[in-house]
Amino acid sequence: MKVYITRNIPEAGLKLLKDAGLDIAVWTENYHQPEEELIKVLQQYDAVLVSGPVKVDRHFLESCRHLKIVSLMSVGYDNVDTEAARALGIAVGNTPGVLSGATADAAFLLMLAASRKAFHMHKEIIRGNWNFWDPTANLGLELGGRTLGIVGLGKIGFEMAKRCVGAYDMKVIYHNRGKNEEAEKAFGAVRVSFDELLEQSDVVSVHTALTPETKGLFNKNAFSKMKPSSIFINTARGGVHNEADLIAALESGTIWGAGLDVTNPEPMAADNPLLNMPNVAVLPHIGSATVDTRNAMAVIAAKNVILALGKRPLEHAVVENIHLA
Ligand SMILES: NC(=O)C1=CN([C@@H]2O[C@H](COP(=O)(O)OP(=O)(O)OC[C@H]3O[C@@H](n4cnc5c(N)ncnc54)[C@H](OP(=O)(O)O)[C@@H]3O)[C@@H](O)[C@H]2O)C=CC1
Ligand SMILES: O=CC(=O)O
Repeated sequence: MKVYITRNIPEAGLKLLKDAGLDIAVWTENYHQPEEELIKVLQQYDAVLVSGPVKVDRHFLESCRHLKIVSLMSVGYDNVDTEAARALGIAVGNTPGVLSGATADAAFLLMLAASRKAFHMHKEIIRGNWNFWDPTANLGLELGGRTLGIVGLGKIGFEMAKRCVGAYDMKVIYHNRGKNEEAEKAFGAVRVSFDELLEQSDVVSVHTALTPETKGLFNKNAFSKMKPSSIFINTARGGVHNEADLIAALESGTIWGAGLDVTNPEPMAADNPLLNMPNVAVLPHIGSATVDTRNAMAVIAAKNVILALGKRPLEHAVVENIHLA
């Protein structure tokens, strides 16, 4: 059986695939393989391990009819047409849970960095602008006792709440479609409407998947309901916020600051105005990028491939394997 990997993955995952006797090939160029070329290559493969922003749409899936599984090395699967995969009998796996702590760390880091203008200060030192200690300059916001509003309180949102309650005794409110009883019990989190969350939060942190419902959720209207002293954090997907509206909200003082690990498009252009705003911190989609987490993700993604090709249920399935033994 042959497995294609769309970008190099940690050795822990590669070893599992090799030990299972699978014939593997890895795209190692430092640019993403063009889609049509990838589709052509995949004619020869039984499984693809997707580590990177590959658009797995209906055309892709219909063109790769030998595929038994698309194994994502990510928890998000907004890049996959899951309906088409289900209809075509192609399993889809992902890697939830193991990356929650690392991604919440990135959200927490961005919250702090935005609140103290840390990335901007760093750039100012490099520019030679550290002149004197000024009691009225470079002032940030404190987080102690403030209200954290989480949109999409699932696994990563839970870890973010844990950090904010533990470090700053923040009050947690959240907006989900259903109740998160575990978070209500652990943090006294209170479920509120989307508008209530916008109006009451000092920090709004987005942890929902990108879906047709959440696409562009943070637009001019949403930002206009937030406090002028509030900070917007997005480590979920860039498509959840409208970038032009976010820039306008920051420029007009509608909101105070922002921290982004995800943008739309990615990569963000180097001349994006957000990169020159003192109260904004941007990271290049590195939420899960720690050694331990990436090892764990590679292991799950490899296991999902092995399980699917062995006609067994996946460890984590977005679309279950229909070829079960
Ligand atoms: N920056 C990075 O590197 C990373 C980014 N991510 C992103 O984070 C996302 C979340 O991951 P994870 O926490 O593991 O996922 P979970 O499924 O555990 O949590 C997502 C939460 O979003 C809620 N939700 C879904 N739809 C809506 C909606 N329309 N309105 C409000 N809430 C909604 C769900 O609750 P309910 O169903 O009750 O609404 C759920 O609690 C991923 O989908 C991915 O896009 C993930 C990993 C790394
Ligand atoms: O963005 C990363 C993911 O795991 O989803």
